[in-house]
Amino acid sequence: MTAADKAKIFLEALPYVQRFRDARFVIKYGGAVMDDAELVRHTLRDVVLLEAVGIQVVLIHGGGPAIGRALKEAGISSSFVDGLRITDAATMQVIERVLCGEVGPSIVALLESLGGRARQVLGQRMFQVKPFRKAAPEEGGHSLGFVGEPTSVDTNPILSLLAERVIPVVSPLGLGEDGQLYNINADTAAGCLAGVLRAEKLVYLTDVNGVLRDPQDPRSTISVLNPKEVAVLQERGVLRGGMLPKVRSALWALQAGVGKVHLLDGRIPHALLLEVFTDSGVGTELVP
Ligand SMILES: Nc1ncnc2c1ncn2[C@@H]1O[C@H](COP(=O)(O)OP(=O)(O)O)[C@@H](O)[C@H]1O
Ligand SMILES: CC(=O)N[C@@H](CCC(=O)OP(=O)(O)O)C(=O)O
Repeated sequence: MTAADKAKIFLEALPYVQRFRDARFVIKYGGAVMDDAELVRHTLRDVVLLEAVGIQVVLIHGGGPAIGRALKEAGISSSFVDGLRITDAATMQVIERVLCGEVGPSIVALLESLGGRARQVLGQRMFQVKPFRKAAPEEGGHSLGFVGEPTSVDTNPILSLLAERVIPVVSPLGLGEDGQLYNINADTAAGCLAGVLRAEKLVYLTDVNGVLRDPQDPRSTISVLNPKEVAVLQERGVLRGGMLPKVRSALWALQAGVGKVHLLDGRIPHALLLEVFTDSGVGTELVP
């Protein structure tokens, strides 16, 4: 590549850099794409770059697979309802240790080693929650234990970090009215946070290339999806497991005024940069 080619690439990014200077992006970093160390470095370097060109990046992490491994080591069995982990007291202890004590701090350390400035924000300092119920108890709906649904968000810890040009790295836990710690699905927390922060973009980085029309066929990505089409897919049972909280929280965020919501394949190196700085439509865009 010649020097002129390199300069051309920089210049092609100029309109996007101009458009997104000072814009707020919430990036949900899924546990499903955190196990490959090289890939994690690529992704976090992209995050550092986004911040360096003036985008206000808020990172919110998951960690489902790491939690699963820790629970297994502790001899605790675990199950999910519609993508949400049923959480008893012992499970909650492990989740707090893994998300707040391991995953969050390791992301912060890596961002800093890559030249970024980052700080962990414990979700329990921001998210007030109520216990999540699948349906009303009189309709036979059951409690998922200590799974929380945000009722209010204190964005001050995030806003003050953004003002200091520090990347907030949010661990998705919440506090109940009773002072109890709750497990919030990271997608749910991301959608809620993006909505409350009125983010310009909400990006979910996960281990599939967006929403698939046929979950068995990795080439069946749906490029653009609106709430009506989501309802049809849900009725057909096409959206399962971890995709359910993603799509639900994405729709909620759009309703709350988030500009654009994208579901990207975090296994593709630099998927984030491609989405932000080029016209190449990767993954799925959810539209109002
Ligand atoms: N229609 C669908 N399209 C894409 N993925 C789907 C679909 N239905 C279910 N999934 C599942 O959702 C998973 C992503 O969610 P999850 O495992 O919770 O990842 P993350 O850790 O990124 O939140 C995919 O790996 C896939 O197995
Ligand atoms: C209630 C609930 O499901 N909480 C999630 C929190 C972590 C998470 O969401 O991690 P991913 O984004 O990697 O799936 C859990 O316990 O696994």
